[in-house]
Amino acid sequence: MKACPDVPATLSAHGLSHAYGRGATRAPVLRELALRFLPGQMTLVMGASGSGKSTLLAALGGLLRPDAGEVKFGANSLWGLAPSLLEQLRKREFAYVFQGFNLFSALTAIEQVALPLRLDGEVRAAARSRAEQALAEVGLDRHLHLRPAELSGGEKQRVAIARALVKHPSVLFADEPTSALDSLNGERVIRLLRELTRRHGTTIVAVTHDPRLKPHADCIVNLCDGVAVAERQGAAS
Ligand SMILES: Nc1ncnc2c1ncn2[C@@H]1O[C@H](COP(=O)(O)OP(=O)(O)OP(=O)(O)O)[C@@H](O)[C@H]1O
Repeated sequence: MKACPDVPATLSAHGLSHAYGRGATRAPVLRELALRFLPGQMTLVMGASGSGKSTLLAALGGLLRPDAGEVKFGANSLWGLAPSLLEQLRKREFAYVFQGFNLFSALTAIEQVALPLRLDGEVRAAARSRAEQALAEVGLDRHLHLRPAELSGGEKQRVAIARALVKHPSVLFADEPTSALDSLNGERVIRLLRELTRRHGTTIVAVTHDPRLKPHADCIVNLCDGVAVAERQGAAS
């Protein structure tokens, strides 16, 4: 896919810097990064272990306040918002998928996906109906009433994806979404993420070591010594 520099970014970062530790032990992790993430595009953040990928994801997702620079969602600077507004924005616009699925062992697939809607105050019948639809979108319409112990790794990740996407977030942050999966399930999850985000215009930012994701990405950002090197155009500016 070609770069679309004129499309307004869903998410952007400017002069993003962060270091851990103090004094002599202070270690810079991110150095003045400038990145743009466009609607409907999947950007991979790659790099050696310890290169700062998770730190970048946390800063972009409003979970870690960087030492310097800003992260913008549209025109809003995340860290310029009052904490309650940032929390609201994160809940409404951002979703997260992790390597370990993070499902509740006692809940069935439909209950896992309906839960965030119920927590937002949606009535039970409407939440279950939307959850059922989201599970159908990830191909799990015959698994609605199964618990995590009865699902394969790939199916669990698909439940986690349905749960992340049920509220139609603008940005999906994924931390190693395929590394716990075998090649068939990994490939299936990647294709699904691609298809769903294109259909809904969601922006994906995925941290990964998994080279299987590369052919599916619009943009690849390699982190090296805290500096981002765009391997494929679109994200880095
Ligand atoms: N809370 C913290 N306090 C101090 N140092 C930290 C903290 N979190 C991360 N680091 C350090 O910052 C550097 C970057 O960590 P980060 O987890 O962002 O890297 P990563 O690229 O995601 O690594 P991996 O691929 O192994 O998950 C590492 O050297 C790590 O030890």
